[in-house]
Amino acid sequence: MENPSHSQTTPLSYPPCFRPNTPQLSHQTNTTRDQKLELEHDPLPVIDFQHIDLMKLEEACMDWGIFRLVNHGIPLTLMSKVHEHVSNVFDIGFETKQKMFETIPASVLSYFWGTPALTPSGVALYKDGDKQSDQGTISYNWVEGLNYPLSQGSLDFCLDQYPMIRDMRTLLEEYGVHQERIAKSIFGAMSQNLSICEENEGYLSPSTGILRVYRYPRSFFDKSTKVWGMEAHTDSSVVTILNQYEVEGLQVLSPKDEWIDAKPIPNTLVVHLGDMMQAISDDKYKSVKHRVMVNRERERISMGYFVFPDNDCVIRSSNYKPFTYLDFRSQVQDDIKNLGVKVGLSRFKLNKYFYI
Ligand SMILES: O=C(O)CCC(=O)C(=O)O
Ligand SMILES: [Fe+2]
Repeated sequence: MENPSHSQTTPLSYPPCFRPNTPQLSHQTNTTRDQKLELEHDPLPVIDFQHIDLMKLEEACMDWGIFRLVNHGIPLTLMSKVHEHVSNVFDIGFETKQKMFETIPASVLSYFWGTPALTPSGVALYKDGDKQSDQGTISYNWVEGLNYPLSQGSLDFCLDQYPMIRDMRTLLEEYGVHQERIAKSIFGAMSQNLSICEENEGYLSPSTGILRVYRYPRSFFDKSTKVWGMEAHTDSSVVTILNQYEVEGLQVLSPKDEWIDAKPIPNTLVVHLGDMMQAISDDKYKSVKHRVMVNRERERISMGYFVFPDNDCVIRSSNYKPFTYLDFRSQVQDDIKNLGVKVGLSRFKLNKYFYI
């Protein structure tokens, strides 16, 4: 994972709105990096997956809503193979890529760009052209992505006519098994801290797991143009497990309400607590606000695993009216469509006014 081999990306694989008017820079790196040293200089809490320290975890969840995970046990070879395969898929010429994904059901795998907000079936909620850009501001997100729901019977759909996609799917499935293993253990540890009886609750449902793979094209704008890889948001999930590979861009809101860089550190993952976890914990834990900056020198690949409660699982807590994740999701979809933003948990708060 330290040095995944990048192919030289042709801008023609970018959606037209992302195409640079300058030649693409090479994004080859050959730096040797020291995980230990980088962790020592990093502000984010660190959790060792092999020996989860419950007190440390509790503090990280309450104060930050995010932590780094070391010793996660995912083979480095798998990490770099996934990187190589997804890069190759993103590198397919845009028109070909678009046509190809039109023939694959979104419930199996979907391709989107300009927004991470998707409908439940995996189609972009809006296209880049739907949003008008003001002068000096690009209103769509500088990102393209693949949405892959795990365990949705997607393996029944034959991808033999697209060997590249078929092989990527095999790797994503293998990667997904690791993500599920990690999510279950972390949630188990959090449940212990919160005294939740996890079996009875359905608060974490591995069958809802989704992998999202992103490519953030290199941005060709100068600093005077406001453009986000991904705008500030909280995740709707219970937990999100993020693999940033090697290009920086992620920023998180610290306990002091300051935006700080959450740099990629070799062989570590970043775990975000999402809105569902905040509600489950009755606001004891925090759904962390985060965003992605664009990069003017290098494109960036990242991959997130998102996992949610069972569809019919009712989240009960003293701060929120009882709701299911499906209630939450449809409210988020309505708000994005009608207001252009996700309002989020405050929609479900008891006896409180919601605010945007
Ligand atoms: O790409 C990243 O680093 C973050 C992605 C993210 O925040 C998301 O998918 O919700
Ligand atoms: Fe996110």
